[in-house]
Amino acid sequence: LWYRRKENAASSMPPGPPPLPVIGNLFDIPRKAEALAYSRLADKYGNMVYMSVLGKNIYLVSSVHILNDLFNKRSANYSDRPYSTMLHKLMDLEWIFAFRSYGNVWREQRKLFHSQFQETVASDYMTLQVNSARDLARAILASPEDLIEHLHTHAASVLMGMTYGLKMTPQTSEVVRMADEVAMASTKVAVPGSYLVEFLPIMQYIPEWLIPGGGFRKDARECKEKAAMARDVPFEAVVNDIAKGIAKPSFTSKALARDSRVDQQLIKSCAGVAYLGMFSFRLLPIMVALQTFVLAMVAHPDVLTRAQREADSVMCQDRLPTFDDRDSLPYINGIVHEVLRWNPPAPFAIPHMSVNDDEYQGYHIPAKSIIVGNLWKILHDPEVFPEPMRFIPERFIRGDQDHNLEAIMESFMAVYGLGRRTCPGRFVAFQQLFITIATIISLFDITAGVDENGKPNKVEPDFTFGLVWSVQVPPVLR
Ligand code: HEM
Repeated sequence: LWYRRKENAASSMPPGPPPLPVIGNLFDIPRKAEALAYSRLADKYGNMVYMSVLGKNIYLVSSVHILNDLFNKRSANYSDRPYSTMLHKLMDLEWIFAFRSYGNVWREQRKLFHSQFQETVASDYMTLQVNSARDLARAILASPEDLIEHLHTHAASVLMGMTYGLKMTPQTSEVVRMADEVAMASTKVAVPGSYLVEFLPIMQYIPEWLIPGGGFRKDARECKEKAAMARDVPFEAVVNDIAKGIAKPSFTSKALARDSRVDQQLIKSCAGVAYLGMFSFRLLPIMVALQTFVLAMVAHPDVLTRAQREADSVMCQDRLPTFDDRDSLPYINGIVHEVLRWNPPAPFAIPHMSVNDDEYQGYHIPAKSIIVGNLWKILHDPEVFPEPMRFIPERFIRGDQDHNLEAIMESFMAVYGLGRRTCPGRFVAFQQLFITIATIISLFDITAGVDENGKPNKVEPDFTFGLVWSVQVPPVLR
């Protein structure tokens, strides 16, 4: 009987690559060029691919409709996060609610976060975002060769300003450095097989001094210390500034002033999420998007020329863009959407976990299955986005009747994830990208430069996903 039950359960699993004994599909989980590898899996096995890695069930979903059915329509069952001994226990990062399991504590944190970043209050951050975009332009003008560095500082400083009202100083730069390191450490955890303790939790009780070099226990301790510092130092600075009466308006100062009943630990960890949680996507998504924008402009000079013409017709080369210009700059708006679609900053979102056993379209989904949204594939579906590897901002501009903008936007919104876990920072993020991209377009020409013989460099877009995300491009901004 037992044998037959197992056989039945196995036959109702979605298709997927054949597993090896014990380790299952461990070697089918890509470690580099994940977007292409996961796309190939979807091409071969369909929009719901099943893999089993060391006893964990993994479902790779490459359809916005299936994600919608699971994460929205069955959200009570699919809004949990997978548990990781390394991340939750040893690194002690459960206070970052992006990683927290679904339940009342998550709900409370998310509510507070949402209250300060929802659409109706996102405009509170506009002045800061405009000023930061102009600071970035000045920095690029001074040393265009340090572009990547400037983009990183820009992305970090806007978050630091929104969350704490603090400027970049040697002390806050140190916090950013710590956060970068926490990002690298937590990214390593996300790669299955990096840490044996994930599969043998008993190993968590091995003391650090017993492991040569400290091993996973040392990695976990260092990450825990850095994350606590990155969370506590800026928060204490705001509390001190409030006491002195010099605190700038920010998520933290507003939350502390608004409701004295909300406990400080909750505000501190929510602020830490706004800032540090962003690093859970390997690198700041805003920075990834801005790098992608530069690459897109270098690879598609015609798009930049058209965007500059639009900018000149509105600002008349007389002033810099503001948020009041948004409706008059549809093509630049299209560029921002296309940047996020062409190279989504979080191509596989953050995995969800099912709570109870479920059946979907005849397939069995056991409790505690990990559901990975293949956002890259969804955003490169040729049915919705013809010629998906081409950068075409017009996709997002209302055009003729054949152009189904509603369907396009439905798929596009997957870039922020779906359901109860959907990105709560999406309004401020889009705002920031709009003003920064519009400012750069109205001020700079962006080219690939010339080689030693004076010939224009050729640019082949190359997206690299791995421990460090990068766009291989040698841009010149003038
Ligand atoms: C364009 C930039 C951004 C993109 C593309 C993006 C995308 C995403 C995605 C795909 C998820 C996972 C959703 C899921 O689990 O289904 C997510 C979660 C999250 N994002 Fe963003 N994000 C961006 C910027 C931001 C910013 C600027 C903030 C903070 C101000 C933020 C805060 C969060 C938080 C806190 C979560 C976890 C939500 C939860 O678990 O309940 N994001 N984001």
